Amino acid sequence: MSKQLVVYISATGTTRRVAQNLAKAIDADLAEIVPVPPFTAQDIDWTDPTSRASRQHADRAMRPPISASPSADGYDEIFVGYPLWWDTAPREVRTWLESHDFTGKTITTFATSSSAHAAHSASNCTIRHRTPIG
Ligand SMILES: Cc1cc2nc3c(=O)[nH]c(=O)nc-3n(C[C@H](O)[C@H](O)[C@H](O)COP(=O)(O)O)c2cc1C
Repeated sequence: MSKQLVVYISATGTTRRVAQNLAKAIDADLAEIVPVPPFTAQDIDWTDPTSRASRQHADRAMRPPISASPSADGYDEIFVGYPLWWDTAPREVRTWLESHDFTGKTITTFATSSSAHAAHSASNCTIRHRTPIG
């Protein structure tokens, strides 16, 4: 039987709830990508061009630190969930994706948002040893 992991990052709890429900529904393990330091309300103010979120969005090369980097070892299928920030994932997701070897694993992304569609949000994430998801 394939072993499944649900990994998520969440600033205000919405993606966390979805990830928890998904993990429960499919009987998967659950792990969180934890930003360092955790996001504050001020950090994620998208109307402020100097906020932490705005600054990381402006810098495509930035790979912000994470305090927990859930291991992908031993899993066949991994679900990766995140809030959409300007139609893409918080850069901490890239920090995590680029820190692990996903050879032979199936990666499925999911996202929560206010209104936007997640279809293209994973296309610019590079996953080691695997064709980027389109
Ligand atoms: C910095 C920032 C940027 C966002 N950009 C978008 C966006 O481009 N499109 C959208 O529909 N929602 C956007 N949202 C709303 C979040 O995607 C939405 O509230 C999400 O469900 C939050 O998930 P969380 O509670 O797990 O952090 C943005 C929120 C933040 C904080």
